[in-house]
Amino acid sequence: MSAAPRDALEFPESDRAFLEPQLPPRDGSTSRPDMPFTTLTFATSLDSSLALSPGTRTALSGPQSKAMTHYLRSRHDGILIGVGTALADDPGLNCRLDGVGGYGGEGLDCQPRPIVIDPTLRWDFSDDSKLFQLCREGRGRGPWIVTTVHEPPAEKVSLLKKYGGQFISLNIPTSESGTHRIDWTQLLATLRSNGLRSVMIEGGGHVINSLLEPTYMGLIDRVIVTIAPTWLGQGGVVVSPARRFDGEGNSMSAARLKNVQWYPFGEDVVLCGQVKI
Ligand SMILES: NC(=O)C1=CN([C@@H]2O[C@H](COP(=O)(O)OP(=O)(O)OC[C@H]3O[C@@H](n4cnc5c(N)ncnc54)[C@H](O)[C@@H]3O)[C@@H](O)[C@H]2O)C=CC1
Ligand SMILES: Nc1nc(O)c(N)c(N[C@@H]2O[C@H](COP(=O)(O)O)[C@@H](O)[C@H]2O)n1
Repeated sequence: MSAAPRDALEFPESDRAFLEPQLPPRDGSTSRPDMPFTTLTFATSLDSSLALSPGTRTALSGPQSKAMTHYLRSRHDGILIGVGTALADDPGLNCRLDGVGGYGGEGLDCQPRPIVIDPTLRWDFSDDSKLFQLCREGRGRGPWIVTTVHEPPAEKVSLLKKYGGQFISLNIPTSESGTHRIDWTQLLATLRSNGLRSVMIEGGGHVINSLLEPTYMGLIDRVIVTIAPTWLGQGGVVVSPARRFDGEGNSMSAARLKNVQWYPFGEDVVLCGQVKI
């Protein structure tokens, strides 16, 4: 067992009980055997912003809700982000909770697998990227990168392989505007067939807004949102899915939660619920 580093986070037992009904079952079971338990989770400002601007890393969670997010990381097999987030944040995407692998625990116990959606391979990762530093220190797993590119550059393939990561090539159709649109059903089924029983999807804005489209929102088992008591102001990266319309063409809300629970955490509040279909 390794010693916990000084930046290890604590999430007290007393705070864990309320979250249990929101989390993937400990036995790995899912309501759909071919799909992972899927949690959509992020931190937002009062004006629904994830960050000050697309290229900026913005701290919203306070210490208690940050520790809660790391507890969520310890309870999921995978943690998924879009390439915009990888480029903006150079994230660690590991779990820094006291007692998990690399933070006082054995091996990589309870460390989630990072997954980056990068259709055209924009993320020019290297040995210096935070994620790989953590792999070298035995504090995180190598990432899986989901792409449309069928033959990624050999040096990137071997760098990923060195850290136990891989490219996953999917056929993602290109729209007329030249952008790619993931079929979330196909992607989540692929992650399940690669052994992941649960996945938490953290962002950023494009990822969240596309997952909240009517076609895909039924794939989300739980939504867990940290709301920080701040307005980031105009120009931020906003969670605001496309509007829906009823049969007569009238506007409806884009999505709504049911079975809602609210928990105060320090100065933040954490909202848990299920998407109402
Ligand atoms: N507060 C929070 O909890 C979080 C904040 N962020 C912030 O969000 C910002 C990044 O957000 P965005 O710019 O919206 O980038 P993003 O992380 O959503 O990535 C966008 C890119 O990912 C790919 N992508 C995303 N959804 C796709 C889909 N459905 N089909 C195909 N490809 C898809 C595309 O290449 C797209 O350009 C950063 O500033 C980051 O710090 C990110 C995660 C969580
Ligand atoms: N829960 C939460 N609160 C915030 O205030 C945030 N900015 C984020 N961002 C997400 O966490 C990733 C950073 O992870 P590491 O600390 O580097 O491990 C970032 O990339 C976003 O996905 N989340």
